[in-house]
Parts: sequence; C-alpha cells; structure tokens
Amino acid sequence: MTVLVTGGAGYIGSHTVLALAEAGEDVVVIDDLSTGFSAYLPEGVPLFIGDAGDENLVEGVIAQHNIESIIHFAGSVVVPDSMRDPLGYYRNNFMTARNLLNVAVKRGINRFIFSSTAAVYGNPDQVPVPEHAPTRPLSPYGSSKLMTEIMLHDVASAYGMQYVTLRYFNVAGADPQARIGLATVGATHLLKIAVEAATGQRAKIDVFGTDYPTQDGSCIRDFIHVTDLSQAHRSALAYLRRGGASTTLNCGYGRGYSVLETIDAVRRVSGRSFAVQYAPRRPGDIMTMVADTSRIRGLLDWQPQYDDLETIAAHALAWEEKLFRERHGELRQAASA
Ligand SMILES: NC(=O)c1ccc[n+]([C@@H]2O[C@H](COP(=O)([O-])OP(=O)(O)OC[C@H]3O[C@@H](n4cnc5c(N)ncnc54)[C@H](O)[C@@H]3O)[C@@H](O)[C@H]2O)c1
Ligand SMILES: O=c1ccn([C@@H]2O[C@H](COP(=O)(O)OP(=O)(O)O[C@H]3O[C@H](CO)[C@@H](O)[C@H](O)[C@H]3O)[C@@H](O)[C@H]2O)c(=O)[nH]1
Repeated sequence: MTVLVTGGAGYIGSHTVLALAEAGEDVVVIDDLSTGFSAYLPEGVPLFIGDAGDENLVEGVIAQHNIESIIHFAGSVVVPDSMRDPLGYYRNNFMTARNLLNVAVKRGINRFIFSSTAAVYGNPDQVPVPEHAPTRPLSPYGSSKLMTEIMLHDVASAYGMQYVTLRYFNVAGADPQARIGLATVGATHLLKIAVEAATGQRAKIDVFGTDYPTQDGSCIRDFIHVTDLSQAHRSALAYLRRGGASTTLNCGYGRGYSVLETIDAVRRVSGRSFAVQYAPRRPGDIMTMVADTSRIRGLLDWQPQYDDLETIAAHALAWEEKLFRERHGELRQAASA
C-alpha cells in the first residue's frame, strides 16, 4: 500500500513526504524538479523525475508500485506570476490534474488529496471564511485551483472516488529541526522575504499596500506552520482510509496577522532590524484571508503543534540561516576550485 505524492520534492510536499515516511508509510514521488529539490526527500523514497501530467509516466509508476492513494501537490504556485502567465497556470494546475485523474480513474485509485488554496475565495464577505463561502478568485492561480476542485468533485461523483480538498491558507515556517524548508530561489512569500532581509540577503522588504481598510493598512493573512500542514495530510489520509466522505477543508489556524505585524515578528525573533519600504498594492492580492477552521477540527484527528507566529518565524529563520550557510559554502568551494 503505497502513497503517490506528486510535487513531493517541493516545499509542502517534502514536509509531507517526511511526515509520511516517519510514520512508516511507503511513499513514491513524481516531481519534475522545476521548483523542487531531490535532496530534500528522505533517503529511500523513490523519485520519478517528470511531469505529473504525463499519463505514460504516471501509469508506469502506478504499475510498478502498489499505489492506494494520491496526494497531488505538483503545480505552479505564485499568484503574481499567474497574472502574467494565465495559460501556463491553467496548463500546469488544471491540465496536469486532469491527466493525473484520468490515470487514477483508469487504474481504480479511489483516494485523492488535492492541494487547493484560500485564493479560491477572493475577497470574502465574511471573515473567518467558511468552506461554503462564495468562490470568486482574483487571480488565474486561484481560478486554476477552483477549476480543479470542480473537476475533482465531478470525477469523484462519476467514478466512486473519495477525495479531500485541502484549501491551504498561508503556509510558512520550516521543519523544526531545520532538516528541510522553503528553498525556492526567488520565492515571493512574505515570511521568506522577511527572513532573507533578516539574514542580510536583501537590503529591504517592500510592503505591498498600506492603504487597505485594515487595522494598520496592510493585508491580513492566516499563517499555518508547514509541519502542522504536513500532519493535516496524514490525518486526511487516515480519514479517507476509514471511509470518510469526500470533503473540502480550510487549513489555517483561524487567526490573522497583518503584513506589518508579520515583519515585526521576524524582527523580534531575529533581533535584527532591516529596512521596510511602503510600496503600491500588488495586483491580485486579497485584503484579508483568515480561515474558519471548525470543519477541519471537527472532521480530522488533527492537533496543530506550532500555532504561534513567532515560532513559525523562528523556524523559518533557522532554516534560512542554514540554507544561507550551505549556499555560501558552495559558492566559496566553486570559487576556489
Ligand atoms: N505555499 C503556499 O502558501 C501554498 C498555499 C496554498 C496552496 N499551495 C499549493 O500547495 C502545492 C505545493 O506548493 P509549494 O508551496 O510546496 O510549492 P513548490 O513550488 O515548492 O512545490 C511544487 C512542487 O511541484 C513540482 N512540480 C511543479 N509542476 C510539476 C509538474 N507538472 N509535474 C511534476 N512536478 C511538478 C515542483 O518541482 C515542486 O517540487 C501547490 O499545488 C500550491 O498551489 C501552496
Ligand atoms: O515582499 C512581500 C511579499 C508579500 N507581501 C504581502 O504579503 C501578503 C502575503 O503574500 P504572499 O506571501 O506572497 O502570499 P499570498 O499572495 O497570500 O499567497 C500565498 O497564500 C495563498 C493562500 O492564501 C497560496 O495559494 C499561494 O500559493 C501563496 O503564495 C500579501 O498581502 C503580499 O502583498 C509584501 O507586502 N511584501
């Protein structure tokens, strides 16, 4: 009984693969390494390098391994990039999932966990936002995820598949032991940029929009620690294995922090100050995004361990310092070779 994880070499995927492997699950990964890193997979986890939308590749992996469920992380993830390249996002998020589902149906795999996003809600009428709130994405990224959610629902109804769609809010932090973390070069996530500034890799951080009608004028986000999120995937898998009905669940803690508060948390845990520059609003940004978490807390056996912004910031910082040392060391070695 093996779990196929697409995008398992990426940020959230690698933390989930680690959580599954540590729990004794058999896991195989398909990843094209476009933004992922094979080095972040635990030893012994087979990696198939290629496109999760390549039906021949997926068929081959399923034929070789006794796959009982699929966790689908693979995709393109940057909201502003999707504004510039909508077709790329519809291809890599929607069409990849379509092909993967086609093979899953052919091979009779009937448990599927899908990485969706709070971006499907757009600007919510109600905060915290419940799962039944209207979905009005503001970006092609959010639309591509919503279209995939709808397709998954239709496929599951037609072929007797059970699924859990997880709508992640803002994922941040790193493995508490700093074994893995967010390593994407040029990542645009707020906490990543802030810890890059705190470690001197950036001269400043821009705050995109300080004129929102919020307490301090900046946007508000609900940050979830990546390790807690990885455990939510394990809990979702257990839920499906005990026959749980298909469902859609918000993944957050239910508390919002402004962009400025988040930057302050990084300043506090790092003890370092760095320049903060006010900049215009970023196209596609949602103003306030906070999860109503009653459904996930009611349905899954899931106990978050790191529900604290400073802990999230501290883990992100510890990982960034390690990554910086590693990359700096590599550069020095290359220069002296
Ligand atoms: N990071 C967040 O805050 C966040 C929030 C909501 C949803 N999500 C979703 O979670 C999932 C994982 O995101 P992440 O933050 O770990 O990003 P990531 O870029 O680190 O991970 C994506 C992984 O998928 C791989 N990949 C991309 N396209 C592929 C393809 N066609 N075939 C095979 N592999 C492919 C990449 O190489 C990478 O390893 C994505 O679906 C994303 O939309 C992320
Ligand atoms: O240098 C920066 C980076 C970000 N922000 C702001 O910080 C907030 C959060 O931005 P970011 O970290 O880029 O995350 P989101 O745009 O909220 O999107 C993230 O969270 C979504 C779910 O809410 C996921 O779907 C996306 O994949 C993930 O990138 C936004 O208001 C940004 O404008 C800044 O002010 N300066």
